[in-house]
Amino acid sequence: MKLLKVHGSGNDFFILDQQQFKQPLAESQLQLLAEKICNRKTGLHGGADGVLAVGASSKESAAVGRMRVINADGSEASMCGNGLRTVARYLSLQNQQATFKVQTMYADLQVKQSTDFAPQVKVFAAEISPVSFAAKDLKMHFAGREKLINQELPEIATDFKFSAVAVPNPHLIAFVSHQQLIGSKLGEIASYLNDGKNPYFPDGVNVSFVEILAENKIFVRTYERGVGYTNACGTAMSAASLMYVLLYQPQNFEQQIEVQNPGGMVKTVAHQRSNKSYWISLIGNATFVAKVTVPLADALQGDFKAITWEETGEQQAYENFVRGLKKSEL
Ligand SMILES: N[C@H](CCC[C@H](N)C(=O)O)C(=O)O
Repeated sequence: MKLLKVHGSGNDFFILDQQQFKQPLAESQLQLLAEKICNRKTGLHGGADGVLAVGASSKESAAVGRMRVINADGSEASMCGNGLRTVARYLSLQNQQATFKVQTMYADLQVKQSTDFAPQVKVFAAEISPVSFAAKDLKMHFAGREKLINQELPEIATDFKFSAVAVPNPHLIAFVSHQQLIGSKLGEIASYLNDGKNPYFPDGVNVSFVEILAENKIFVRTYERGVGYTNACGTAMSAASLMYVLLYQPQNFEQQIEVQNPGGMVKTVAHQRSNKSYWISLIGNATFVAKVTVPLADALQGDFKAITWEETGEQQAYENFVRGLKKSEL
């Protein structure tokens, strides 16, 4: 079985092109495969944050291909912003196209090749959409609250104000001080809301703390549903950028925002359509780290003795790029 190890801003994945098989993997196999190869201790070459399953788009879709997102714990998500940029690059090479649509769970999303951030640091832009603040779209249950826009949540924490937004996967965003950003509260709140037992987010939620560094410059730290802390979360950085504009800089729609994260940096632009709906452009690296082969049967048992791992050389280029950034640190 062929895999491609990729990352967007250090949020890393295995791309699994299902078209290599006569039949796509059974759902149970796809889930087990993600759990086995992504495990950071026992997985494939250090594991990953998830699997991006690429396949043919459905016949009624005009998209060039389809992306499904399987978290490291085997749960499926409706969207992955960092992953979509790497799938966009993969499909652009496969189809010799620089701009096209990719089918995701709830929408066909526009992607396009953008200007490299540095030599061998390939960059793609991805449409992050649809956006909703509705509790039903977030699968969020706080008594009597249909929306959460910069509100206290005494049920889960004091000293913070939260906004809940689906892009379309669910995000809980709080703007915080640097001390709060680097503290333990994020992990405490997020692990509770992702315990599978709490009454507020029964399906879990991605939780992010955001520090405002300057105008149009923010730092986003995320504890992801189905994964835990990641270097970056593309949909979280997009959701945080939209909340930053709505809450602090309502004139800054259509302006580029620099979003720093523990894994590097991406750029975002918040947009509002004429019908008043919002969407976000997420612009960042789409790094191919290595071409990988592993027998499927071995991988399903967590046996990675017979793998091949062929580095592309891009990871070194990405690390040089990050070293050159004037970046805040946790
Ligand atoms: N953990 C997320 C899916 C991956 C999103 C993230 N890696 C991104 O880049 O957007 C969720 O369960 O909604």
